[in-house]
Amino acid sequence: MSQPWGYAPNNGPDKWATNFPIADGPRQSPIDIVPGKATFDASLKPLQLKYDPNTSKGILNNGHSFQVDFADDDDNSSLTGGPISGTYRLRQFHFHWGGSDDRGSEHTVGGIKFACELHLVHWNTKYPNFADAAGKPDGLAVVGVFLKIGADNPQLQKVLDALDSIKAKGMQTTFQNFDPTIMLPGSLDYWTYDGSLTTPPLLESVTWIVLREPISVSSAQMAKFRSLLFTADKETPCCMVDNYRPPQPLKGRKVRASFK
Ligand SMILES: COc1ccc([C@H]2OC(=S)NC2=O)c(OC)c1
Ligand SMILES: [Zn+2]
Repeated sequence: MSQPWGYAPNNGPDKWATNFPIADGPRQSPIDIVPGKATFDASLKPLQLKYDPNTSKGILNNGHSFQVDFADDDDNSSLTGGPISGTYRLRQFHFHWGGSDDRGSEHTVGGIKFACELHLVHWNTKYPNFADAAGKPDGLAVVGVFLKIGADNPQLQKVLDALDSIKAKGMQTTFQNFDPTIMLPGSLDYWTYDGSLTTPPLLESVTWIVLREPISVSSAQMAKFRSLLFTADKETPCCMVDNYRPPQPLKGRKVRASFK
């Protein structure tokens, strides 16, 4: 059986192309966003994010990150507007972070790394379900939000408090009545480009929507993220840190900005 992928020297991002050759494809993510090279596009619409807290279901340690899953059998939690056409339903959100506060985001801005990056994953309702959409060039839309070290962020606390219940890979618990809107910054200005999932299978199906304004997170709160384990119970514990892919070649892609 092929070695499972991860973030260690023997199975990390530099090794993924062996089992997933698309890793060297034309629209891989993340990227370094260079603000001065992004083009303002007046045709880009404002993002419309409508999230119903009743759709949040549970929180899971999946061995690569942790994710909060949402009921996606109707449009109650969905994304419209922005660079997309139609309606994309919220499937889940998760984070990527570093082993110290100086790294952890997947996207970078002018080479600057943030401590953490939130991904809100949505799928195009022109397709029957997430799995089908994930294989289509316009199948997914991911909203990326940077977390910058600063003041403690009370809006993250419900998520962080749940992490004690999902310390090891495969652990999950209910996570209800949560509205991801509370984690968003005041401005929904964004950059957008065509890209991919940032973990295997690295499918090139993502319209990326990366918010310019970061939200805050304290060093103490980041320590809570780092208390999770990549490993399952009874395995030799390995702290869940540095679960981010570094920026990939732009390969001629254009990055557009919704703001001047
Ligand atoms: C809902 O299913 C997902 C969600 C996200 C990913 C990865 O792609 C991005 S973006 N972040 C990741 O961790 C994924 O990869 C298979 C599957
Ligand atoms: Zn992600």
